[in-house]
Amino acid sequence: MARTHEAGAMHSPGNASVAIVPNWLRAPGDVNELLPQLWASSVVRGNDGALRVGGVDVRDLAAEHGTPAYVLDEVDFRGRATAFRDAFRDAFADLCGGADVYYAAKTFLCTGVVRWLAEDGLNLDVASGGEFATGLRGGMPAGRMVFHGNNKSAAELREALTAGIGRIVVDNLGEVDLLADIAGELGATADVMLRVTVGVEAHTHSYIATAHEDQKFGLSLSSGTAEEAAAAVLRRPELRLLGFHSHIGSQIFDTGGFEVAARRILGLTARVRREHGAEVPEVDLGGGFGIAYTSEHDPLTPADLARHLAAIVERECRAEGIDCPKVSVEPGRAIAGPSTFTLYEAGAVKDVELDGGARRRYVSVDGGMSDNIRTALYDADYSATLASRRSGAEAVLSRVVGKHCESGDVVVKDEFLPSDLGAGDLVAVPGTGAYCRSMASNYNHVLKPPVIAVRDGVARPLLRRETLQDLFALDVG
Ligand SMILES: Cc1ncc(COP(=O)(O)O)c(C=O)c1O
Ligand SMILES: N[C@@H](CCCC[NH3+])C(=O)O
Repeated sequence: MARTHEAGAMHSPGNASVAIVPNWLRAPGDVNELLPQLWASSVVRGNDGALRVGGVDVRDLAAEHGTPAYVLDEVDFRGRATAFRDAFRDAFADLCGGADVYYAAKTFLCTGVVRWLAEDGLNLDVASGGEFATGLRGGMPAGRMVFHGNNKSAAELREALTAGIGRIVVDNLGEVDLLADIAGELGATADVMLRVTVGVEAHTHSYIATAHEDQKFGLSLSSGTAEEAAAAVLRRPELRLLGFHSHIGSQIFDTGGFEVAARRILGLTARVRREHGAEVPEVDLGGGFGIAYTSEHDPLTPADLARHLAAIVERECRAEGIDCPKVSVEPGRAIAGPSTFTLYEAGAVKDVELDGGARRRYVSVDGGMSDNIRTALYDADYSATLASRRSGAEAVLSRVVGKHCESGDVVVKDEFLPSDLGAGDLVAVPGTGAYCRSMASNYNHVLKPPVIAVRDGVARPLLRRETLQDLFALDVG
Protein backbone atom coordinates (compact mmCIF):
# COMPACT_ATOMS: atom_id res chain seq x y z
CA MET A 1 0.00 0.00 0.00
CA ALA A 2 2.88 2.29 -0.71
CA ARG A 3 1.99 5.67 -2.04
CA THR A 4 4.08 8.17 -3.81
CA HIS A 5 3.86 11.81 -4.74
CA GLU A 6 5.66 11.13 -8.00
CA ALA A 7 3.61 11.50 -11.14
CA GLY A 8 3.61 8.41 -13.30
CA ALA A 9 1.59 6.10 -15.44
CA MET A 10 -0.77 3.84 -13.56
CA HIS A 11 -0.41 0.13 -14.21
CA SER A 12 -3.97 -0.80 -13.37
CA PRO A 13 -6.11 -2.84 -15.76
CA GLY A 14 -7.43 -0.73 -18.58
CA ASN A 15 -4.47 1.64 -18.19
CA ALA A 16 -6.58 4.31 -16.45
CA SER A 17 -5.41 7.88 -16.79
CA VAL A 18 -4.09 9.68 -13.73
CA ALA A 19 -7.10 12.00 -13.87
CA ILE A 20 -9.29 9.49 -12.04
CA VAL A 21 -6.97 9.18 -9.06
CA PRO A 22 -6.05 11.98 -6.67
CA ASN A 23 -2.63 13.57 -7.11
CA TRP A 24 -1.16 11.89 -4.05
CA LEU A 25 -2.11 8.44 -5.36
CA ARG A 26 -0.41 8.36 -8.70
CA ALA A 27 1.42 5.03 -8.73
CA PRO A 28 0.44 1.74 -7.13
CA GLY A 29 3.77 0.83 -5.53
CA ASP A 30 3.93 -2.37 -3.47
CA VAL A 31 0.44 -3.32 -2.29
CA ASN A 32 1.88 -5.29 0.63
CA GLU A 33 3.81 -2.40 2.13
CA LEU A 34 2.46 -0.60 5.22
CA LEU A 35 3.20 3.11 5.50
CA PRO A 36 4.23 3.43 9.16
CA GLN A 37 2.61 6.82 9.67
CA LEU A 38 -0.84 5.34 8.91
CA TRP A 39 -0.72 2.43 11.31
CA ALA A 40 -0.61 1.83 15.04
CA SER A 41 2.97 1.25 16.11
CA SER A 42 2.72 -2.52 16.67
CA VAL A 43 1.15 -3.33 13.29
CA VAL A 44 3.43 -5.38 11.02
CA ARG A 45 2.98 -7.78 8.15
CA GLY A 46 4.22 -11.10 9.48
CA ASN A 47 6.46 -13.53 7.60
CA ASP A 48 3.38 -15.44 6.48
CA GLY A 49 1.93 -12.25 4.98
CA ALA A 50 -0.90 -11.59 7.46
CA LEU A 51 -1.01 -8.44 9.58
CA ARG A 52 -0.22 -8.71 13.27
CA VAL A 53 -1.14 -6.14 15.89
CA GLY A 54 0.10 -6.23 19.47
CA GLY A 55 1.47 -9.68 18.65
CA VAL A 56 -1.92 -11.03 17.51
CA ASP A 57 -2.65 -12.30 13.99
CA VAL A 58 -5.64 -10.56 12.38
CA ARG A 59 -6.97 -13.94 11.18
CA ASP A 60 -7.20 -15.04 14.82
CA LEU A 61 -8.91 -11.76 15.73
CA ALA A 62 -11.46 -12.27 12.95
CA ALA A 63 -12.04 -15.90 13.95
CA GLU A 64 -12.55 -15.04 17.61
CA HIS A 65 -14.33 -11.69 17.47
CA GLY A 66 -15.81 -11.61 13.97
CA THR A 67 -15.79 -8.80 11.43
CA PRO A 68 -16.17 -5.94 11.06
CA ALA A 69 -14.24 -4.99 14.19
CA TYR A 70 -12.33 -1.93 15.33
CA VAL A 71 -8.92 -3.18 16.46
CA LEU A 72 -7.21 -0.83 18.92
CA ASP A 73 -3.51 -1.06 19.82
CA GLU A 74 -3.54 -0.21 23.53
CA VAL A 75 0.16 0.60 23.73
CA ASP A 76 -0.15 2.94 20.75
CA PHE A 77 -3.19 4.78 22.18
CA ARG A 78 -1.63 5.21 25.59
CA GLY A 79 1.72 6.10 24.05
CA ARG A 80 0.19 8.94 22.05
CA ALA A 81 -1.80 10.15 25.07
CA THR A 82 1.26 10.23 27.31
CA ALA A 83 3.38 11.75 24.53
CA PHE A 84 0.93 14.68 24.47
CA ARG A 85 0.92 14.85 28.27
CA ASP A 86 4.72 14.95 28.48
CA ALA A 87 5.30 17.19 25.47
CA PHE A 88 2.90 19.88 26.71
CA ARG A 89 4.11 19.60 30.31
CA ASP A 90 7.72 20.07 29.20
CA ALA A 91 7.30 22.70 26.48
CA PHE A 92 5.25 24.98 28.75
CA ALA A 93 7.15 24.24 31.99
CA ASP A 94 9.14 27.48 32.10
CA LEU A 95 6.36 29.57 30.62
CA CYS A 96 3.39 28.68 32.83
CA GLY A 97 4.33 25.63 34.88
CA GLY A 98 3.29 23.13 32.17
CA ALA A 99 0.17 22.73 30.04
CA ASP A 100 -2.69 20.32 30.78
CA VAL A 101 -4.01 17.89 28.19
CA TYR A 102 -7.73 17.09 27.98
CA TYR A 103 -8.53 14.12 25.72
CA ALA A 104 -11.60 14.95 23.61
CA ALA A 105 -14.11 12.25 24.56
CA LYS A 106 -16.19 12.71 21.39
CA THR A 107 -13.34 11.11 19.43
CA PHE A 108 -13.83 7.68 20.98
CA LEU A 109 -15.07 6.93 24.47
CA CYS A 110 -15.70 3.92 26.66
CA THR A 111 -14.95 3.24 30.30
CA GLY A 112 -11.82 1.22 29.45
CA VAL A 113 -10.28 4.20 27.69
CA VAL A 114 -11.29 6.53 30.52
CA ARG A 115 -9.47 4.24 32.98
CA TRP A 116 -6.28 4.45 30.92
CA LEU A 117 -6.53 8.24 30.70
CA ALA A 118 -7.21 8.60 34.42
CA GLU A 119 -4.28 6.33 35.29
CA ASP A 120 -1.98 8.04 32.79
CA GLY A 121 -2.59 11.55 34.12
CA LEU A 122 -4.71 12.99 31.32
CA ASN A 123 -7.92 14.94 31.74
CA LEU A 124 -11.19 14.63 29.84
CA ASP A 125 -13.13 17.02 27.59
CA VAL A 126 -16.82 16.02 27.49
CA ALA A 127 -19.59 17.49 25.37
CA SER A 128 -22.75 15.89 26.75
CA GLY A 129 -24.26 14.38 29.87
CA GLY A 130 -23.60 10.94 28.36
CA GLU A 131 -19.89 11.58 27.90
CA PHE A 132 -19.69 13.07 31.39
CA ALA A 133 -21.45 10.04 32.92
CA THR A 134 -19.08 7.69 31.05
CA GLY A 135 -16.13 9.70 32.31
CA LEU A 136 -17.32 9.31 35.91
CA ARG A 137 -18.09 5.62 35.40
CA GLY A 138 -14.60 5.04 34.02
CA GLY A 139 -13.06 6.62 37.11
CA MET A 140 -12.13 10.09 35.84
CA PRO A 141 -12.50 12.52 38.75
CA ALA A 142 -15.12 15.17 37.91
CA GLY A 143 -12.55 17.84 38.75
CA ARG A 144 -10.41 16.67 35.83
CA MET A 145 -13.21 17.11 33.30
CA VAL A 146 -14.22 20.12 31.21
CA PHE A 147 -17.81 20.36 29.94
CA HIS A 148 -18.45 21.73 26.44
CA GLY A 149 -21.54 22.28 24.33
CA ASN A 150 -23.48 24.98 22.54
CA ASN A 151 -26.80 23.88 24.06
CA LYS A 152 -26.18 22.26 27.42
CA SER A 153 -29.39 21.50 29.25
CA ALA A 154 -30.13 22.74 32.75
CA ALA A 155 -30.11 19.08 33.84
CA GLU A 156 -26.63 18.56 32.37
CA LEU A 157 -25.29 21.67 34.07
CA ARG A 158 -26.88 20.65 37.37
CA GLU A 159 -25.41 17.14 37.24
CA ALA A 160 -21.98 18.43 36.29
CA LEU A 161 -21.92 21.01 39.10
CA THR A 162 -23.28 18.56 41.65
CA ALA A 163 -20.53 16.07 40.81
CA GLY A 164 -17.87 18.80 41.08
CA ILE A 165 -16.97 19.32 37.40
CA GLY A 166 -13.58 21.01 36.97
CA ARG A 167 -14.74 23.63 34.49
CA ILE A 168 -17.61 24.51 32.21
CA VAL A 169 -17.02 26.16 28.86
CA VAL A 170 -19.81 28.68 28.41
CA ASP A 171 -20.76 28.95 24.76
CA ASN A 172 -23.33 31.77 24.60
CA LEU A 173 -24.55 34.77 26.56
CA GLY A 174 -27.76 33.11 27.79
CA GLU A 175 -25.76 30.33 29.38
CA VAL A 176 -24.03 32.76 31.76
CA ASP A 177 -27.18 33.42 33.77
CA LEU A 178 -28.50 29.88 33.39
CA LEU A 179 -25.29 28.46 34.86
CA ALA A 180 -25.02 31.14 37.57
CA ASP A 181 -28.63 30.52 38.67
CA ILE A 182 -28.07 26.76 38.88
CA ALA A 183 -24.79 27.22 40.76
CA GLY A 184 -26.62 29.57 43.12
CA GLU A 185 -29.36 27.00 43.77
CA LEU A 186 -26.69 24.39 44.55
CA GLY A 187 -24.61 26.71 46.68
CA ALA A 188 -21.67 26.06 44.34
CA THR A 189 -19.19 28.26 42.53
CA ALA A 190 -18.70 27.30 38.88
CA ASP A 191 -15.29 27.61 37.24
CA VAL A 192 -15.94 29.00 33.79
CA MET A 193 -14.07 29.29 30.51
CA LEU A 194 -15.64 31.28 27.67
CA ARG A 195 -15.56 29.78 24.18
CA VAL A 196 -14.51 32.49 21.80
CA THR A 197 -15.10 32.54 18.05
CA VAL A 198 -11.82 34.07 17.01
CA GLY A 199 -12.63 34.51 13.31
CA VAL A 200 -9.98 32.15 11.93
CA GLU A 201 -10.68 30.32 8.66
CA ALA A 202 -9.11 26.94 9.47
CA HIS A 203 -7.82 25.02 6.46
CA THR A 204 -10.01 21.97 6.82
CA HIS A 205 -13.42 20.68 5.68
CA SER A 206 -16.09 23.33 6.31
CA TYR A 207 -18.13 20.94 8.49
CA ILE A 208 -15.25 20.63 10.95
CA ALA A 209 -14.01 24.23 10.98
CA THR A 210 -15.28 26.02 14.06
CA ALA A 211 -13.74 29.46 14.45
CA HIS A 212 -15.23 31.41 11.55
CA GLU A 213 -18.08 33.76 12.44
CA ASP A 214 -20.98 32.11 10.59
CA GLN A 215 -21.50 28.96 12.65
CA LYS A 216 -23.17 27.85 15.86
CA PHE A 217 -20.28 27.67 18.34
CA GLY A 218 -18.92 30.33 20.60
CA LEU A 219 -18.98 33.98 21.53
CA SER A 220 -17.92 36.32 18.75
CA LEU A 221 -14.75 38.26 19.41
CA SER A 222 -15.13 40.78 16.63
CA SER A 223 -18.67 41.84 17.63
CA GLY A 224 -17.66 42.31 21.28
CA THR A 225 -19.93 39.48 22.54
CA ALA A 226 -17.00 37.61 24.08
CA GLU A 227 -15.99 40.63 26.14
CA GLU A 228 -19.62 41.25 27.08
CA ALA A 229 -19.85 37.63 28.30
CA ALA A 230 -16.67 38.08 30.35
CA ALA A 231 -18.18 41.14 32.04
CA ALA A 232 -21.40 39.18 32.67
CA VAL A 233 -19.46 36.31 34.28
CA LEU A 234 -17.50 38.73 36.45
CA ARG A 235 -20.76 40.27 37.67
CA ARG A 236 -22.05 36.93 38.97
CA PRO A 237 -20.52 35.83 42.29
CA GLU A 238 -21.58 32.21 41.60
CA LEU A 239 -19.11 32.11 38.69
CA ARG A 240 -15.32 32.33 38.56
CA LEU A 241 -13.81 33.37 35.22
CA LEU A 242 -10.86 31.06 34.55
CA GLY A 243 -10.21 32.26 31.04
CA PHE A 244 -10.91 31.98 27.33
CA HIS A 245 -11.15 28.96 25.08
CA SER A 246 -10.68 28.63 21.34
CA HIS A 247 -11.07 25.58 19.12
CA ILE A 248 -10.54 26.46 15.48
CA GLY A 249 -11.47 23.12 13.88
CA SER A 250 -10.25 19.62 13.31
CA GLN A 251 -7.68 17.81 11.09
CA ILE A 252 -5.45 20.90 10.92
CA PHE A 253 -1.77 20.65 9.98
CA ASP A 254 -0.30 24.12 9.97
CA THR A 255 0.12 26.09 13.15
CA GLY A 256 -0.76 29.40 11.47
CA GLY A 257 -4.41 29.17 12.54
CA PHE A 258 -3.38 28.48 16.15
CA GLU A 259 -1.08 31.48 16.01
CA VAL A 260 -3.88 33.84 14.98
CA ALA A 261 -6.25 32.26 17.50
CA ALA A 262 -3.69 32.52 20.33
CA ARG A 263 -2.95 36.15 19.45
CA ARG A 264 -6.63 37.01 19.57
CA ILE A 265 -7.56 35.26 22.79
CA LEU A 266 -4.41 36.39 24.59
CA GLY A 267 -5.23 39.93 23.42
CA LEU A 268 -8.69 39.48 24.91
CA THR A 269 -7.16 38.08 28.11
CA ALA A 270 -4.92 41.15 28.39
CA ARG A 271 -7.86 43.51 27.78
CA VAL A 272 -10.11 41.85 30.36
CA ARG A 273 -7.28 41.78 32.91
CA ARG A 274 -6.62 45.45 32.29
CA GLU A 275 -10.14 46.78 32.03
CA HIS A 276 -11.88 44.60 34.60
CA GLY A 277 -9.01 43.99 37.01
CA ALA A 278 -9.77 40.25 36.69
CA GLU A 279 -7.11 37.58 37.12
CA VAL A 280 -8.12 35.44 34.05
CA PRO A 281 -5.48 32.81 34.91
CA GLU A 282 -6.00 30.28 32.09
CA VAL A 283 -6.30 29.83 28.35
CA ASP A 284 -7.39 26.77 26.35
CA LEU A 285 -6.27 26.40 22.74
CA GLY A 286 -8.58 23.46 21.94
CA GLY A 287 -7.68 20.48 19.78
CA GLY A 288 -7.70 19.89 16.06
CA PHE A 289 -4.24 18.43 15.42
CA GLY A 290 -4.26 16.49 12.15
CA ILE A 291 -3.22 12.89 11.53
CA ALA A 292 -2.11 10.95 8.46
CA TYR A 293 -4.97 9.13 6.75
CA THR A 294 -2.99 8.76 3.53
CA SER A 295 0.51 9.54 2.26
CA GLU A 296 -0.54 13.13 1.53
CA HIS A 297 -0.72 13.98 5.24
CA ASP A 298 2.38 14.86 7.22
CA PRO A 299 1.43 15.66 10.83
CA LEU A 300 3.69 17.25 13.43
CA THR A 301 4.73 15.14 16.42
CA PRO A 302 3.26 16.10 19.82
CA ALA A 303 6.71 17.40 20.82
CA ASP A 304 6.95 19.66 17.75
CA LEU A 305 3.37 20.83 18.19
CA ALA A 306 3.93 21.65 21.85
CA ARG A 307 7.16 23.52 21.05
CA HIS A 308 5.48 25.53 18.29
CA LEU A 309 2.49 26.40 20.45
CA ALA A 310 4.69 27.33 23.41
CA ALA A 311 6.73 29.65 21.17
CA ILE A 312 3.51 31.23 19.87
CA VAL A 313 2.06 31.73 23.35
CA GLU A 314 5.33 33.15 24.69
CA ARG A 315 5.60 35.61 21.80
CA GLU A 316 1.99 36.76 22.09
CA CYS A 317 2.17 37.18 25.88
CA ARG A 318 5.32 39.22 25.49
CA ALA A 319 3.65 41.38 22.82
CA GLU A 320 0.70 41.95 25.16
CA GLY A 321 2.97 42.51 28.16
CA ILE A 322 1.12 39.92 30.28
CA ASP A 323 2.13 36.95 32.40
CA CYS A 324 1.44 33.72 30.60
CA PRO A 325 -1.84 32.13 31.68
CA LYS A 326 -1.90 28.40 32.44
CA VAL A 327 -2.42 26.66 29.08
CA SER A 328 -4.53 23.62 28.22
CA VAL A 329 -5.20 21.76 24.96
CA GLU A 330 -7.80 19.20 23.87
CA PRO A 331 -6.43 16.70 21.34
CA GLY A 332 -8.73 13.87 20.32
CA ARG A 333 -8.04 12.57 16.82
CA ALA A 334 -4.25 12.76 17.24
CA ILE A 335 -4.44 10.37 20.21
CA ALA A 336 -7.16 7.92 19.16
CA GLY A 337 -7.09 8.05 15.36
CA PRO A 338 -3.92 6.16 14.46
CA SER A 339 -4.32 3.63 17.29
CA THR A 340 -7.08 1.73 15.53
CA PHE A 341 -7.84 0.00 12.24
CA THR A 342 -11.10 -1.49 11.09
CA LEU A 343 -10.95 -5.13 10.08
CA TYR A 344 -13.49 -6.13 7.45
CA GLU A 345 -14.15 -9.24 5.44
CA ALA A 346 -14.40 -8.71 1.69
CA GLY A 347 -17.38 -10.06 -0.24
CA ALA A 348 -18.62 -9.08 -3.66
CA VAL A 349 -16.14 -7.64 -6.17
CA LYS A 350 -17.25 -5.75 -9.26
CA ASP A 351 -15.35 -3.98 -12.06
CA VAL A 352 -16.68 -0.82 -13.63
CA GLU A 353 -15.56 0.81 -16.83
CA LEU A 354 -15.03 4.55 -16.52
CA ASP A 355 -14.94 7.23 -19.17
CA GLY A 356 -11.84 6.91 -21.33
CA GLY A 357 -11.58 3.15 -20.85
CA ALA A 358 -10.25 3.30 -17.31
CA ARG A 359 -11.56 0.75 -14.81
CA ARG A 360 -12.37 0.89 -11.15
CA ARG A 361 -12.91 -2.12 -8.97
CA TYR A 362 -15.56 -2.05 -6.24
CA VAL A 363 -14.65 -4.24 -3.27
CA SER A 364 -17.63 -4.64 -0.93
CA VAL A 365 -16.96 -5.25 2.75
CA ASP A 366 -19.20 -6.39 5.59
CA GLY A 367 -19.55 -2.94 7.20
CA GLY A 368 -19.61 0.54 5.69
CA MET A 369 -21.05 3.96 6.42
CA SER A 370 -22.59 2.71 9.69
CA ASP A 371 -19.09 2.11 11.14
CA ASN A 372 -17.32 4.92 9.25
CA ILE A 373 -19.47 7.86 8.17
CA ARG A 374 -16.50 10.16 7.61
CA THR A 375 -15.97 9.38 3.94
CA ALA A 376 -19.60 10.10 3.09
CA LEU A 377 -19.89 13.07 5.43
CA TYR A 378 -16.59 14.89 4.90
CA ASP A 379 -15.32 13.34 1.67
CA ALA A 380 -12.54 12.00 3.92
CA ASP A 381 -9.67 9.97 2.51
CA TYR A 382 -8.65 6.61 3.93
CA SER A 383 -6.40 3.83 2.75
CA ALA A 384 -6.79 0.07 2.88
CA THR A 385 -4.73 -3.07 2.59
CA LEU A 386 -5.26 -6.79 2.13
CA ALA A 387 -4.72 -7.94 5.72
CA SER A 388 -5.00 -11.73 5.79
CA ARG A 389 -2.21 -12.55 3.35
CA ARG A 390 0.48 -11.14 1.10
CA SER A 391 -0.29 -10.93 -2.60
CA GLY A 392 1.96 -10.85 -5.64
CA ALA A 393 -0.91 -9.97 -7.96
CA GLU A 394 -0.94 -6.71 -9.88
CA ALA A 395 -2.39 -3.59 -8.25
CA VAL A 396 -5.88 -2.54 -9.26
CA LEU A 397 -7.42 0.85 -8.59
CA SER A 398 -10.15 -0.05 -6.13
CA ARG A 399 -12.92 1.52 -4.10
CA VAL A 400 -13.83 -0.11 -0.79
CA VAL A 401 -17.58 0.13 -0.28
CA GLY A 402 -19.99 -0.99 2.41
CA LYS A 403 -23.12 -3.10 2.43
CA HIS A 404 -25.65 -0.34 3.01
CA CYS A 405 -28.53 0.61 0.79
CA GLU A 406 -26.85 3.83 -0.36
CA SER A 407 -24.55 4.52 -3.33
CA GLY A 408 -22.56 6.98 -1.21
CA ASP A 409 -21.68 4.14 1.16
CA VAL A 410 -17.95 4.37 0.50
CA VAL A 411 -15.26 3.57 3.06
CA VAL A 412 -12.11 4.16 0.98
CA LYS A 413 -12.54 6.19 -2.19
CA ASP A 414 -9.29 5.26 -3.92
CA GLU A 415 -6.74 2.59 -3.17
CA PHE A 416 -4.58 0.18 -5.08
CA LEU A 417 -5.44 -3.33 -3.98
CA PRO A 418 -4.20 -6.63 -5.41
CA SER A 419 -6.26 -7.96 -8.29
CA ASP A 420 -6.68 -11.35 -6.62
CA LEU A 421 -8.39 -9.89 -3.51
CA GLY A 422 -11.77 -11.56 -3.20
CA ALA A 423 -14.51 -12.91 -1.00
CA GLY A 424 -13.25 -14.15 2.35
CA ASP A 425 -10.10 -12.02 2.37
CA LEU A 426 -9.63 -9.64 5.30
CA VAL A 427 -9.24 -5.94 4.52
CA ALA A 428 -7.86 -3.45 7.05
CA VAL A 429 -8.51 0.30 7.00
CA PRO A 430 -6.13 2.25 9.26
CA GLY A 431 -6.73 5.51 11.13
CA THR A 432 -10.28 4.68 12.21
CA GLY A 433 -9.85 5.29 15.95
CA ALA A 434 -11.30 8.80 15.76
CA TYR A 435 -14.91 9.67 14.99
CA CYS A 436 -15.79 6.24 13.59
CA ARG A 437 -17.15 4.17 16.51
CA SER A 438 -18.30 7.40 18.18
CA MET A 439 -20.29 8.42 15.08
CA ALA A 440 -21.48 4.89 14.24
CA SER A 441 -25.13 4.26 13.47
CA ASN A 442 -27.51 1.34 13.05
CA TYR A 443 -28.45 2.30 9.49
CA ASN A 444 -30.19 -0.65 7.83
CA HIS A 445 -30.26 -2.19 11.33
CA VAL A 446 -26.63 -3.10 10.94
CA LEU A 447 -25.08 -3.85 14.33
CA LYS A 448 -22.24 -1.73 15.66
CA PRO A 449 -18.89 -3.55 15.60
CA PRO A 450 -16.91 -4.29 18.75
CA VAL A 451 -13.77 -2.44 19.77
CA ILE A 452 -11.05 -4.97 20.52
CA ALA A 453 -8.01 -3.79 22.46
CA VAL A 454 -4.84 -5.71 21.71
CA ARG A 455 -1.71 -5.75 23.80
CA ASP A 456 1.18 -8.17 24.43
CA GLY A 457 -0.43 -10.98 22.45
CA VAL A 458 -3.81 -10.65 24.18
CA ALA A 459 -7.01 -9.31 22.59
CA ARG A 460 -9.97 -8.24 24.71
CA PRO A 461 -13.15 -6.34 23.84
CA LEU A 462 -13.46 -2.81 25.22
CA LEU A 463 -16.92 -2.63 23.68
CA ARG A 464 -18.67 -5.83 22.62
CA ARG A 465 -20.43 -6.25 19.30
CA GLU A 466 -24.05 -5.14 19.32
CA THR A 467 -26.63 -7.89 19.00
CA LEU A 468 -30.08 -7.91 17.49
CA GLN A 469 -31.32 -8.23 21.07
CA ASP A 470 -29.75 -4.82 21.80
CA LEU A 471 -31.78 -3.32 18.96
CA PHE A 472 -34.95 -5.17 19.85
CA ALA A 473 -34.61 -4.03 23.48
CA LEU A 474 -35.27 -0.46 22.35
CA ASP A 475 -38.32 -1.39 20.32
CA VAL A 476 -41.23 -1.17 22.74
CA GLY A 477 -43.97 -0.87 20.10
C1 LIG B 1 -14.07 21.98 21.73
C2 LIG B 1 -13.34 20.87 21.08
N1 LIG B 1 -12.18 20.46 21.64
C3 LIG B 1 -11.48 19.44 21.11
C4 LIG B 1 -11.90 18.79 19.97
C5 LIG B 1 -11.06 17.67 19.45
O1 LIG B 1 -10.66 17.88 18.16
P1 LIG B 1 -9.62 16.88 17.48
O2 LIG B 1 -10.16 15.53 17.60
O3 LIG B 1 -9.57 17.36 16.07
O4 LIG B 1 -8.32 17.05 18.19
C6 LIG B 1 -13.09 19.20 19.34
C7 LIG B 1 -13.54 18.59 18.08
O5 LIG B 1 -13.28 19.10 17.02
C8 LIG B 1 -13.83 20.26 19.93
O6 LIG B 1 -14.97 20.66 19.40
N1 LIG C 1 -16.36 14.53 13.76
C1 LIG C 1 -15.37 15.26 13.03
C2 LIG C 1 -14.58 16.21 13.85
C3 LIG C 1 -15.41 17.24 14.52
C4 LIG C 1 -15.18 17.19 15.96
C5 LIG C 1 -16.04 18.01 16.81
N2 LIG C 1 -15.78 19.41 16.91
C6 LIG C 1 -14.49 14.33 12.22
O1 LIG C 1 -14.78 13.20 12.08
O2 LIG C 1 -13.52 14.73 11.66
